[in-house]
Amino acid sequence: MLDLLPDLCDAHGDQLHWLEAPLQDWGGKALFFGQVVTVKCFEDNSRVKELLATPGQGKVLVVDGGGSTRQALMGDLIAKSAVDNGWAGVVIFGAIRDAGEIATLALGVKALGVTPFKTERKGHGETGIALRLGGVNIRPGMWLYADKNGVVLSDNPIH
Ligand SMILES: O=C([O-])CC(=O)C(=O)O
Repeated sequence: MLDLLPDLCDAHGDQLHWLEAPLQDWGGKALFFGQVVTVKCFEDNSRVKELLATPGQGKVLVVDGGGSTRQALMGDLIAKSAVDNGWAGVVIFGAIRDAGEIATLALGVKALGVTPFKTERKGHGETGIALRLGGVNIRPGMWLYADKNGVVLSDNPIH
């Protein structure tokens, strides 16, 4: 299946929150879904690296990077560790790098853009908190569905 969201929104539109943001697809998987884990950080990917090195159990990491595309919150090594640990995808309000490699990985990746520059890891960032992104209040444990048509979230699983 290539398109999930149109049917999902036709059948369950009243339960879905549409994430209105200029996210682009960078991963090898455009269609992905899973329960949400959250991170908020700014030009420091310490928490992103730590979390994606733990068992993902099919979940999706949503990263509020403050919209900065100056430094990459994920590169190919971190993305590979996400694949190895069973994460379904990563949605980043910020940038990635190593876009060529990341496109070959079986991982859903949406981000605002790319940059060749990495962050300086100083151990900053918060995990497991509520985020406000693209007009949606995103809480850990919500369900996120993504494909080439965009990203929607629901409080309960729809499938
Ligand atoms: O290490 C970083 O900060 C990002 C990166 O390049 C990688 O994940 O390969």
